[in-house]
Amino acid sequence: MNQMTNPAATSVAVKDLRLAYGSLTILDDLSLDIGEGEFIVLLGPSGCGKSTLLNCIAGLLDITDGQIWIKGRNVTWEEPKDRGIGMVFQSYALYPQMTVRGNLAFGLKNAGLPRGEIDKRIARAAEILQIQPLLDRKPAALSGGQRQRVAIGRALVRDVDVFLFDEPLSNLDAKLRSELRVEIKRLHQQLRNTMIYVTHDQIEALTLADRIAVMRGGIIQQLADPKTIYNKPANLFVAGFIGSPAMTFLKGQIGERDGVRTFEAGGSTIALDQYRGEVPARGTAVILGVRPEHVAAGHVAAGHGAAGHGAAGHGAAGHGATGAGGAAAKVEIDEPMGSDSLLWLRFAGQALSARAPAEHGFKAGDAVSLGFDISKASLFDTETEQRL
Ligand SMILES: Nc1ncnc2c1ncn2[C@@H]1O[C@H](COP(=O)(O)OP(=O)(O)OP(=O)(O)O)[C@@H](O)[C@H]1O
Repeated sequence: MNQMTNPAATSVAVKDLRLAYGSLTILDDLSLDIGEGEFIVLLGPSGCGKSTLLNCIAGLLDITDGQIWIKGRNVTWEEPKDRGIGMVFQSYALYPQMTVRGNLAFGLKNAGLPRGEIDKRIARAAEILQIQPLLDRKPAALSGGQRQRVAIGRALVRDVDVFLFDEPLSNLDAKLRSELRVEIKRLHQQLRNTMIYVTHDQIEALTLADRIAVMRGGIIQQLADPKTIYNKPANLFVAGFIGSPAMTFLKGQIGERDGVRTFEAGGSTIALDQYRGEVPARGTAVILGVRPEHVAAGHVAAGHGAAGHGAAGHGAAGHGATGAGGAAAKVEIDEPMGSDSLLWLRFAGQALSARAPAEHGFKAGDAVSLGFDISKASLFDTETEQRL
């Protein structure tokens, strides 16, 4: 797979990378070009090989085959310290006996930098990360978030071209995590360095990345900007991995009504004329993926089966005319989430979820009509699992 950006602006290039432990191949023929100043997130479930890829770029692992280029230099056989990278790990790895200042200065002293230059760099990093008041404390006297700031500071003072982050926020509690996430985004906006960031947290990926590489089994499944990954997932795996609450997958087949291709499942019909992609031939087995915010539940008008009144709003109402009685569903569970609610429904014999306003007025057992915003849905080939 060759995922090219403009080669002139390439900051990090991974070429035909192979990494194996004996007969166990973790990464095979993986190529990835990362642009100058780009924020790339490597995202995937545990064991997908994202940390392995990062460690290959960092030079912490000897690769089996292929090349790593940084800033137009082949660094494949260079030591980590000579690659022009700064790394931030999940465990802060600070020296406990040294103050924050000592931790920040350590690598620079070893590199033989003059005192004045070291002080200048520490002052700048401390200002950017707002850790000036902490400089004379030892790590034990810092909170988790403060320690991680210092760990970032240690990469920052090295004045490197490329920052590598390996799950830097996963040891922090939820509130701190979201605070530091914003800090990291601010840092990137300010510095414009290339950043490569490993996480299994889709929110971090969606909020931070210019482009996300979604990985599974050592293979990049999709490399694209967050919007594209969210709205046009390349396959079922990406579709299911991104999005919370998750996308619903409905099994069915392609039909036709009044000259319009439809999705048919369990006696229900959804028009596909608004679908932004290729609708296959009639009779083809497909999976329809719809996100909860693109399904609107409406009250069933007396005497009508499913008119798609879409009382729930969210822009889904009125789309994808469903035909009389075609998209009737039943509420099974209501999950209030504060700002809105998640309705778990039974539709065409299958489970389906829909976002609804907090004050939706439905209760378990109610019959509802559904409106689908098919322009935002995805059709997948049942066999290949690729998006159509
Ligand atoms: N030294 C090793 N010997 C053999 N297999 C290894 C070794 N190190 C890692 N692996 C395997 O390589 C695969 C990828 O590991 P890696 O740490 O890159 O995954 P990851 O996506 O970063 O997961 P996590 O989020 O759990 O760290 C895993 O299946 C792991 O078991």
